[in-house]
Amino acid sequence: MAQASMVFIGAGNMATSIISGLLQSGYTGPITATDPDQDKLNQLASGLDIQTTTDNNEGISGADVVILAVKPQVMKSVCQGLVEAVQQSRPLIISIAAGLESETIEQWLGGNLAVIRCMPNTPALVQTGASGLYANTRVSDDQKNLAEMVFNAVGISIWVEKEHHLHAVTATSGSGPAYFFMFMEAMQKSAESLGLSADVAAKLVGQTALGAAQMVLNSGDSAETLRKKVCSPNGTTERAIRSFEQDGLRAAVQQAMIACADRSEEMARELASGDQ
Ligand SMILES: NC(=O)C1=CN([C@@H]2O[C@H](COP(=O)(O)OP(=O)(O)OC[C@H]3O[C@@H](n4cnc5c(N)ncnc54)[C@H](O)[C@@H]3O)[C@@H](O)[C@H]2O)C=CC1
Ligand SMILES: O=C(O)[C@@H]1CCC=N1
Repeated sequence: MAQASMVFIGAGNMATSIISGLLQSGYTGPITATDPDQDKLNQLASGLDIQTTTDNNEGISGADVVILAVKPQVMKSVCQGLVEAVQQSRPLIISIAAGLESETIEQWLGGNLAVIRCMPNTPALVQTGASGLYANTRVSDDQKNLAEMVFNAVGISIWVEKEHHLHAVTATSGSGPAYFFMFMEAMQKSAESLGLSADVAAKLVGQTALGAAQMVLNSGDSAETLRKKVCSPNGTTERAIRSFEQDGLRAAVQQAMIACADRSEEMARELASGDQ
């Protein structure tokens, strides 16, 4: 199973990053990507040992795993075009679409299928992704291991027991890179207004974010402890942190993440009812 044949339906950003990660991690099983856009396929396949086709059904022929990597809004029509083929061969289905529930995907594909839902994130592009995974009851242990191998090739993956937890995963790691980018944008602008060049500001902010993330992951200390260690009594950081607290940073983060999870739930309802 470790070298199962895989097809990616949709050869966009996420499929490209996952395929690149898989190949870089030494995966040697057959990989096919499908997309109606021949330019995207050419771009993806240049220098990579994969097959491509603009015909989704041709792509999934003989595949053990079908990874659905199209936008949620086109997923229904994509699935409807695959029903006959997947009902014959019963591959493992993995969907990375935001919001879309496993039961909805299973129904669109004709039912009675092993379906894994994954919420990845864009740092998968640089092999530092974080993915949440949920499996329906038809997924075997071998298939779970295979899905883990795919997403561990581009970062880390964690299983959630209840599918609704993927809304929280979306609010945390799926959309999370955008929160950090926004914070970094704001820091860069402020650094510039304090007199640094755009180039120097971008380098200092990026390296600081990288260092802080590595300390959270590797130092054994919590984010809270690490924050406190930067704050010298009556020093500069303490003043900045107090300013953030007074301006309600924590509440703003909480509100944004609730809004994100709510939108994920709303998308699930809209997509299931076809009301997008
Ligand atoms: N971008 C992100 O940060 C994240 C995206 N996702 C999910 O990943 C999925 C893909 O997102 P991206 O890669 O960012 O989108 P993208 O737009 O880069 O890629 C989607 C690809 O699907 C292709 N496509 C359209 N119709 C098709 C069809 N009928 N058959 C085959 N391919 C078709 C498009 O040509 C495009 O290349 C989405 O469902 C999204 O919700 C999940 C987590 C994070
Ligand atoms: O914004 C979105 O809907 C997708 C899902 C998580 C990140 N991007």
